[in-house]
This record gives sequence, structure tokens and C-alpha cells, in this order.
Amino acid sequence: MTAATSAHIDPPTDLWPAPYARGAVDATVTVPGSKSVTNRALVLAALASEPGWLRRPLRSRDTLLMAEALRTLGVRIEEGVGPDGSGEAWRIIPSPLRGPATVDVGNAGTVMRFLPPVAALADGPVRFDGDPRSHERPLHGVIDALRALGARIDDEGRGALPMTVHGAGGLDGGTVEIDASSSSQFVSALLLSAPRFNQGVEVRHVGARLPSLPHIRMTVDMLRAVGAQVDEPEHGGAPNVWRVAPSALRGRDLVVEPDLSNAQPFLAAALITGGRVTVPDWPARTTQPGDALREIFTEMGGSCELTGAGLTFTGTGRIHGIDVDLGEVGELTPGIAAVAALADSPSTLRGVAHLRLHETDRLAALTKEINELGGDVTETEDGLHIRPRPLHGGVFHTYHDHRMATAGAIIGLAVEGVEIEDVATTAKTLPDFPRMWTEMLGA
Ligand SMILES: O=C(O)C1=C[C@@H](OP(=O)(O)O)[C@@H](O)[C@H](O)C1
Ligand SMILES: C=C(OP(=O)(O)O)C(=O)O
Repeated sequence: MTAATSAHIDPPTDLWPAPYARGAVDATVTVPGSKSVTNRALVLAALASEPGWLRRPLRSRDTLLMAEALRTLGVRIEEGVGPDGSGEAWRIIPSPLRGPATVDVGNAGTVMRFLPPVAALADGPVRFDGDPRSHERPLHGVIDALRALGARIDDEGRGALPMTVHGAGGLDGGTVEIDASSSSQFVSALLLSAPRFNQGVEVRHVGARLPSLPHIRMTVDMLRAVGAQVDEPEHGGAPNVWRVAPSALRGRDLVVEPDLSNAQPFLAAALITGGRVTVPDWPARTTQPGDALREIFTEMGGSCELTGAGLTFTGTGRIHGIDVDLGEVGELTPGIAAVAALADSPSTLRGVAHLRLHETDRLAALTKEINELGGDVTETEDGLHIRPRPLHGGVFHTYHDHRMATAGAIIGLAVEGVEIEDVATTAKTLPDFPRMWTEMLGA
């Protein structure tokens, strides 16, 4: 039904008026834990041979789905206070993985890719399903690889969700070739469970490009931190080949770093308003892709300083366009595109064709939504070309994509009358976003 055919259309209830910044922001914003670290830590703790602790875990849709799925498989995850008595923590107590079980992956790439190898170790069938978008996101790399390594998977020929992994209590493992050009998570998924495969694993990536390398480094680092033996391309190994030896894994006491990709909108606020934002606990060394924001946002016009208080990012209110390959840090693209739309010169964002298969087709969604506010964005084969134009208010649609919602909020800081449709979709990784955003502006 269109507006022309209906006399009584209920006003939309899910529009959030994005706050407009009337001056420079000056705030300290404590950002919750990293999604990518939390979900890797949960998987590794579940596969360990002793209990472990996870302190300051992210509690968001993606991580609660991961925790719930592991519980369904028999793992105990208890609420608790960490061993030093401070902070909120999860205590993870591994136990033999069991089926039958049903896993809801939501629209979490980490859950839909990291858990099928875990399910292959369970002693019965594990059914996987999720949001409609999860049926469209690539999973073939994980399914084909697990079959080659000895697993039985029933996907009715789809190469995608929904599917059932018929866990047989263990997996042979061995050598496998995959094309991970559509998602680095295929590689991470196989490596994370590999210490528990009888022969470990050798993963050979044979595709043209491999996106999100920092996320694969994160996987390797976290595996080593629990005692796994990993050979990788960056330290003397063959290019595009990773090897994980079979071994027991230690339980760990891990404090989760803040999610630096979720720090992005807050740093962007400093850049755009000519203000200052400090994010406490910014790690001095990290594999999180969000750390690249220090360089990218500096090139776009701000400056930053890492001190004992955290990362302080300062803007001047002038924003420059940028020509940048974001292939390693694809999840930063929506926020960078939003800032680029407000810049004083054009931008070209490259190396992110795989974003068409993220939470939504992010290249199409950003193009459409920024252009509907008066912008001039065109899609290229592997990214976006953004020519800044004066923007006006309007509805910014989010397509169940948390990073579309935060991108719209960034634009709304500088453009009056932007309304974000379904801001609640930020719950995927940052449930408290609207309150944090409003508080930052009120600070
Ligand atoms: O392993 C991870 O935690 C992630 C890897 C990346 O996925 P892709 O390689 O599919 O882009 C990233 O975009 C995603 O947000 C998180
Ligand atoms: C691509 C993302 O998520 P996922 O882990 O679902 O792939 C993201 O958070 O930007």
C-alpha cells in the first residue's frame, strides 16, 4: 500500500531524530568490549581443557548469540566477578560438546562462521539458522572446507544457511584449500577450532584477494595466547598458508579491549565538530582494525594522542577527502563514507567489494542513503566515490545494519533533520549507542 492509496497511515514509530551538534563536542566516551575479541575468546574458552575468565565481555546481540549457542552445545557460561574481584566477567567452563542442538546465528558473521567447525566436534546434529540475511551471506568456504576435512553437513545443496552439521564427536582435519576472498572469517573459523582436530589443519587461501587481514592476525594471536602452535604467512610461513597443530588449549583470564570500530562514530564526532573525544583504555598494541582510525581520521583533518588517559582525538571542524584502500579494515567503511560526505574534497574508498555481502549490501546502501540526503556518491567496482555536496535532512534507512545506523548519526551531527530508521539495530554490537551518543553531546 502506498501513501496515495491510504488515508490512514500510522506514523512510523522507529525513526530516531539524530542529534544535531550545535557546538564542538568535548567528551570522554567509554566504549564497550570488542565484538571480534569477545566472540573469539568465547569459542577458544569453550574448546579449552580448563575453565577460563572473560572480563569486560561485550554484551550485545552478536556476543549473546555466541554465548547462548555455546551453552546449547553444553558449555557453562556463568556470570561472575573476575578473579581479581573487579569488573563484570563471564566464567566459561568447557564440557564435552553435545548435540542435538539448534543455533540461532542472528546476522552475526562470527557466529555463523566460527561455530560450524565447533559443531563438527559435538556428538550429534547441530542445526544452524538465523535472520533472513544470514541465508544470503557467504558460508560456502566453511561448508566445503569442513566436508573436505571429514565433516558431514546437510545444507540441501544451498552452500548457505540453514544447514545441519552432523557432529561425530571429532574431526580428522588435515590440509584444505579455500577461497576466502568473500570473507576472512572462513580462515579464522577453521583456525579457531583446529587445535581440536585430530591432525590440526593446514588452510591454503587460493582466492584473488583476502580481506580483513588484521582479523586473521587477531585469530592467530588469540590462538597462541591459549597455547596453540600456529604457523602463518607473516612470520616466515608460505604466503596464504596457515597451519595449526593439534593440542590442548589453556583456559585464560582475558580482559577484553574496547571495540575500536565502535569507537569510530565518537572519534568522527570530534573530527566533524572541531571538538575533542577521549576513549579510555585504547590499547597501545592491538590487532583490531579500528586502530587504523588514528591514521585515517588524522589524514582526514584531525589529530590524535595516545596517553595514559586513552586516545584523545581532536578535530578542527575542517574535513578533507581521502583516497584509501580499506580492504584490511572494511568494517570501518560506513563511518568513513559518512565523514567523507561532509568533507571539503572528494574521496575514493577502495578494496571493499566484499562489503556487498555484509549485514546488507553496504556499498548500495551507503550510496542510496547519502544521495537521498542530497549527496553525490557512486559505486565503483570495489568501493565508493564520494563527492561532498550540501546535504539536507531526511530519513536515513539502515537495512538491519548497525554500522549504517551509526553512519547516519555521524551525518546527523552536521546536517539538521536527519532521522535514523531503526536505530535499535545498533544492538548488534553496541546496544547503548543512542544513550552514549546523546550523553557525548550533552557532556
Ligand atoms: O573476524 C571478525 O571478527 C571479523 C572479520 C571481518 O569480516 P569479513 O572478512 O567478512 O569482512 C569484519 O568485517 C567483521 O566485522 C568481523
Ligand atoms: C561485517 C560485520 O559483522 P559480521 O561479524 O556479522 O561479519 C561488521 O560488524 O561490520
